[in-house]
Amino acid sequence: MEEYIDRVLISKEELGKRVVELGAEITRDYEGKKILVLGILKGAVPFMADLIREIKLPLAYDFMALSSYGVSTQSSGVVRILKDLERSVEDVHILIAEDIVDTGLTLKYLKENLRARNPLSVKVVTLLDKAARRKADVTPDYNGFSIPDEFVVGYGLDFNEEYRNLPYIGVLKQEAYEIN
Ligand SMILES: O=P(O)(O)OC[C@H]1O[C@H](OP(=O)(O)OP(=O)(O)O)[C@H](O)[C@@H]1O
Ligand code: HPA
Repeated sequence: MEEYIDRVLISKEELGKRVVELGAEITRDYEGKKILVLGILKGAVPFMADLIREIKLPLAYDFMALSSYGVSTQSSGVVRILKDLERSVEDVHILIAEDIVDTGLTLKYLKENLRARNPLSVKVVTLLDKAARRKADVTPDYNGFSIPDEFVVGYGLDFNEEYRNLPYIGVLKQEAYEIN
């Protein structure tokens, strides 16, 4: 698997350090508030699993599954809900946990959809922000790393469902696209 990694963009150690910082910041900001951490399947899972253990407050978590990319590296712009929340969110502060904000189309759709359910607030924590590719006007409230316009994999991020289990964020070699 790692023979197709061109280079490590963010190491395991850097990821760990930044997740601790994000958790501390969120802990300060949400003191006394009822939080629902909403993980967006599947990419956010490793990040969210690490992040929730650095948020030193009582919280609940749930998941939604959305689809905009399919098997392609290009967003189709059409977002579908594949798995929805299981309960009302009117009494909670929603903190959406994403692995990456790229075009922003997924997040724009999701924020509008959630706001219509009248939660106390909706904010976003993303591990990665690829702002150069933004098409929708959305800005994450908490961002782990701003990254350049390159397709990245690892720590939850995939190419054709592979590489999610790499412990770091890496850039794929061109050959990886050619064999798939
Ligand atoms: O800002 P955007 O251009 O909309 O892209 C970001 C979305 O794309 C990825 O999900 P994907 O649809 O690839 O699903 P996955 O998490 O299951 O890999 C990522 O997890 C975000 O949800
Ligand atoms: O760079 C990326 N890598 C993996 N999945 C993604 N979804 C949006 N951008 C990316």
